[in-house]
Amino acid sequence: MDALLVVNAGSSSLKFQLFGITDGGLERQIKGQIGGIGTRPRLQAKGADGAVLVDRTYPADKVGDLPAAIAAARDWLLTLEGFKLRAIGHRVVHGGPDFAAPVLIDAGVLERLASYQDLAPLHQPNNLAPIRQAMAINPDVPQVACFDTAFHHGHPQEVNCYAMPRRFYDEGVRRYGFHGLSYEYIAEHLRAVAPQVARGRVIVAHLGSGASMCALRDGHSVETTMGFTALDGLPMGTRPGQLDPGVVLYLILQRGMSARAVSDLLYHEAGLKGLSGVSNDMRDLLGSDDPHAKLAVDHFVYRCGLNAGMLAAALGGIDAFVFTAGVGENSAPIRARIAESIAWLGAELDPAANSIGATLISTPSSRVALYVLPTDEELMIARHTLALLKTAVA
Ligand SMILES: Nc1ncnc2c1ncn2[C@@H]1O[C@H](COP(=O)(O)OP(=O)(O)O)[C@@H](O)[C@H]1O
Ligand SMILES: CC(=O)OP(=O)(O)O
Ligand SMILES: [Mg+2]
Repeated sequence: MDALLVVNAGSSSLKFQLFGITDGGLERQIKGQIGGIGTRPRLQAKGADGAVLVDRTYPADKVGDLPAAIAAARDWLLTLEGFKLRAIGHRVVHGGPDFAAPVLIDAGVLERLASYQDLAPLHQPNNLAPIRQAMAINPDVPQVACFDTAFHHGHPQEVNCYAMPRRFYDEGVRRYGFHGLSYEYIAEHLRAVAPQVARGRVIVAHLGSGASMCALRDGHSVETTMGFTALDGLPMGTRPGQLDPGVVLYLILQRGMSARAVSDLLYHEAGLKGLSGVSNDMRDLLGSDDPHAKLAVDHFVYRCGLNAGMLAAALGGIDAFVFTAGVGENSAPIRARIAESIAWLGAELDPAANSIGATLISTPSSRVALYVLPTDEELMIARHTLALLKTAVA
């Protein structure tokens, strides 16, 4: 069977899907991930019928980082038979100022994407490594890069500029925003689930190991919480979210830290992990009775509410709020607390629907509809990849 492989390297997970390419389009054959990288690594994959194909746990130090996960996933994928690989679609987190849409990868594109590596050190190297590997092993298989930033492209300058001398904007220092493949999928999916709502003002909360929110009007991004890099906005597993740049100056000028040490601190040691001193994984924090774990969860929820208010201001009010990604899809207690923090906007949670993770979790009288919608960045990437290949051939 002709097949399309999709690779999505996040900050705590490596996700992959294999699609059959048929006359009718895409047919999912395998959906898998290695989650809990560095904490509780687990490789899981299911076939089209939902049958478990592999479920393997590893010691935390065996799959301690993304490169180790990429190697483990590749070893397993190479055992599959019956697929003729026709293309590979990749999530690439940073597309910089130039890439506003998916692109067929060649050596020149790869070089430009590598130049954004310092703007997304937690992701970009892990997004590009499998591209290089596949180029070396299967040079004839076309590869497509799909960007987290592309969905937010086209924000007016007053929205995506910083109040800095304009020369910095011109060289690319802008608020790009991320998680765009997830928001694009949710915007499309919401059109199918609730077409009327999808035409309105919607906040989507992508709460995973990386976390951000996006304000959608009629399915288009008008504002988002991340900026130049994926450090800004909400607190995350190991990233602080919004931070006074004065803190960075303090660390460098008064504490004598090197730029590299500050970067490591902000990408790897801050966020829920740094604040709690317990874990970057929300499951561990919710299960812990350490007061610092509670502080980290309280801070996360508080900042989610605050940022929701900011996006509601950008939209002039909201009609719906969508929870997605690892925490948003799976944690009823966190959803309940965030819903509470936006009660002033007219959100009223249905606790029973929330506890079972129903699609609609607000009461019939709620002025703001609350949804839980599982995201599917890989499907979005597969659709873009196939569309691009068709136009390339035509
Ligand atoms: N049942 C759960 N309760 C709370 N958090 C959860 C649950 N299941 C998963 N998570 C959180 O989801 C995160 C992973 O989300 P995901 O969107 O896959 O992240 P990423 O793509 O950034 O690696 C984990 O770090 C974990 O904290
Ligand atoms: C951009 C980003 O933070 O991605 P992830 O949530 O997959 O780590
Ligand atoms: Mg992710």
